[in-house]
Amino acid sequence: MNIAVIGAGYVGMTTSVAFAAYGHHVVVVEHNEEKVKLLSQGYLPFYEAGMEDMMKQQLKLGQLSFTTSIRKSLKQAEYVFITVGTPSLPSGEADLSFVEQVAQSIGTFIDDYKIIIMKSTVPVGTGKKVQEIIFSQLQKRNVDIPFDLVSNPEFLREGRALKDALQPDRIILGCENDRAKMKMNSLYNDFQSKILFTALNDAEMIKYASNTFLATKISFVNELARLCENLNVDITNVAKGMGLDKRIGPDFLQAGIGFGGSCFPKDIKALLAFSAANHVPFQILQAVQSVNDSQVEWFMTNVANTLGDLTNKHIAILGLTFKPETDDIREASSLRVIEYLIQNHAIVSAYDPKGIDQIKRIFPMINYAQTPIGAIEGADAIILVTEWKELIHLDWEAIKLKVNKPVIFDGRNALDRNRLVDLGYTYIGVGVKGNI
Ligand SMILES: NC(=O)c1ccc[n+]([C@@H]2O[C@H](COP(=O)([O-])OP(=O)(O)OC[C@H]3O[C@@H](n4cnc5c(N)ncnc54)[C@H](O)[C@@H]3O)[C@@H](O)[C@H]2O)c1
Ligand SMILES: O=c1ccn([C@@H]2O[C@H](COP(=O)(O)OP(=O)(O)O[C@H]3O[C@H](CO)[C@@H](O)[C@H](O)[C@H]3O)[C@@H](O)[C@H]2O)c(=O)[nH]1
Repeated sequence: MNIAVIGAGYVGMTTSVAFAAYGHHVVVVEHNEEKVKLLSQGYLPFYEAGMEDMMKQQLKLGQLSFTTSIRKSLKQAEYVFITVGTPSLPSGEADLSFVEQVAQSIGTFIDDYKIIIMKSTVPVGTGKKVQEIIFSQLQKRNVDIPFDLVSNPEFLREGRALKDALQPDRIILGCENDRAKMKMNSLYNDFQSKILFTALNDAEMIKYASNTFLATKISFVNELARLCENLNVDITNVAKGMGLDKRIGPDFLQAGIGFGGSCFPKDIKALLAFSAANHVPFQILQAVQSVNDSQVEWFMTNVANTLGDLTNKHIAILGLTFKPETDDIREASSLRVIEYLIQNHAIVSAYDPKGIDQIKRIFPMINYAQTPIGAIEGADAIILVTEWKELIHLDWEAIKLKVNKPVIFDGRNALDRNRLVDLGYTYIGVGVKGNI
């Protein structure tokens, strides 16, 4: 099949590489010329495990190409994916201006049947809006060109994007007619995943419902962790016990320093905004948001209560990205941790395998190290913010000789606390403090 993918971000690139790997011809449209230049030379402008190699391979095979011209891409392609960003407006609503701009261009340039597939996360009703924009452009041109619009939300997780795209748990397809269903069935023919056909609006809601439900699990367990800490109960055992119930499941019950990333916080805001606009105040979701908004502060209050006045204390931060295996720092908890430490006049040093350059642009005033040891040397305390494997498996025995004081705050409950305690560290996790 001939496919056009509009927007070469995380989702656009993952979608493109995955479909190319399944043997389709994919042209990626990106309006940022610099990005197109880089991509055409085989360089991915962000880090995602395995993606750059696979992209290079598909470029070489001629399955993948890049352009800045939507018009050109629409000449060949029958399937057109929209994967542009939908960031938050100050009101919390999703900013649909990129999506609307793309819809305008599609209506302006198509000259034969297209199936337009919305992969960006968009509020309920956006698919219909996009249809109207395309119709009105076609009317202006005085042409009658058939097209179908499908909602096909993306569920990939950064850090394992390729695997999620090549073998998704499920493929949701919001289709309005049998022609679209048939076309989408043949596009996904080689995928081994469960396909669910729904109405357009249903598919759009499934995306928000899924993300906000996962975020709800996290905020639930994080608030429970606060209570566990007061009662001398270990949240990690509680989560393990809960997760053994198949109806609950073990995933997304990892208590920590809060969720971040480009999706959960933004999608919560958007769902809150469109539920309020529909006069259905989404009370649970408001609580999910407010627990997460206060999680770093709650954690840092523990740090301050343990260490006392932070002025001139040397605090080493390990991990800056919003999760491991990505260089993405959007809404990362590290941002708030650094802010808190700066406000409290601590001396901050930080290390991350992939996120330093991005954080440095926001906080040029703290110290960055090229190695974990470089950040830790002489520290009065260490805070683990992101559970990169290389950080979990550091030689903690050797590190103890390098720090000023062996104190660890484990923001992800990821370290081997029994061993750290045996080594003589003061260990404070999230909802596990009472156990040491
Ligand atoms: N990042 C994720 O893990 C993820 C996962 C699932 C869904 N989503 C959703 O997918 C959408 C895209 O997310 P992302 O993280 O890939 O965004 P992104 O910001 O990384 O990428 C969007 C790209 O689109 C380009 N673009 C914008 N307007 C354009 C236009 N008119 N023509 C050509 N290119 C244009 C931008 O320059 C940018 O490169 C969002 O709605 C997001 O919520 C993201
Ligand atoms: O038990 C958990 C699980 C995750 N997190 C945090 O939650 C955030 C999000 O993690 P994750 O969901 O793994 O990463 P994303 O790449 O943001 O993926 C989410 O957002 C994407 C964008 O919409 C969706 O496609 C994915 O299905 C959805 O999992 C990160 O800060 C994690 O540290 C926790 O604190 N505890």
